[in-house]
Amino acid sequence: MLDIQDITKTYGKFTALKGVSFSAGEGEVFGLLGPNGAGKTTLLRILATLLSPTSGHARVGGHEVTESPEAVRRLIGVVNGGMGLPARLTGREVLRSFAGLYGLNRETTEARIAQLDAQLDLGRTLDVRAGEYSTGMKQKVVIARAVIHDPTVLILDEAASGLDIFARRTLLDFVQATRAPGRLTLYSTHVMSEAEEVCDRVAILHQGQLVTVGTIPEILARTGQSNLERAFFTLVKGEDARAV
Ligand SMILES: Nc1ncnc2c1ncn2[C@@H]1O[C@H](COP(=O)(O)OP(=O)(O)OP(=O)(O)O)[C@@H](O)[C@H]1O
Repeated sequence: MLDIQDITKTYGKFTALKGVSFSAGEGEVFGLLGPNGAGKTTLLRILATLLSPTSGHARVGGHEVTESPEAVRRLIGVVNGGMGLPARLTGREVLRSFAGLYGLNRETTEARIAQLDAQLDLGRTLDVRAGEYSTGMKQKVVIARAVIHDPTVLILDEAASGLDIFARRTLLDFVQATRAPGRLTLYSTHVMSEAEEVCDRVAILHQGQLVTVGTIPEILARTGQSNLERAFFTLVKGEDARAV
């Protein structure tokens, strides 16, 4: 479903990603973990066809991102930092207009909105104008908008950031519910405990390099640690020691 081979991305003289390779399969919630600046957003933007890699290959659903960006875009739903919603539209109007762009008919659209209302607890966000939303309300509608067409690959970049505990819980439960045959969810976060809760496998990035990839029990066993945060420090210390 996702195959990344030796991706490098430079911004001028700065290398944000250095030879990153890993694969993720259908039915997975796959975590992309790393501290600020690790390169998570850069990698997800490449997968979302918003940025070209400097070298290397990435295939989403069998389509090479640089060669068939439109085919990739049809498969994916993306939630990234941009929470821009038209202030004058209600959540329902936002979702209907996005459903229209994806060519969903009225019946499918209304059924999908009802389903997302139940899953994301959209509640009054549906009938309040976006200009009046709190951060949590905005993020819920941004997520609903990204999945209105029921994408095969869902890309969530730091989607829980800024959410209170109620909205965060709704989001994590929603991410769990996206796990399905034929689907892949990529969940990027710097909060290791979130990944422990929702991800089947994770790739850990640090300073643009892939530090490790595996299931959480595998990574804990490899490092002899009891949680991912401790495992991360153990792995990174190893990297730093090798670099000296
Ligand atoms: N357009 C750009 N020009 C120059 N450097 C950039 C650009 N975009 C990102 N970078 C740099 O690339 C590195 C990786 O950034 P990226 O946003 O991918 O990291 P991240 O893991 O998503 O971190 P964060 O959680 O802070 O967003 C950072 O050092 C960042 O400053």
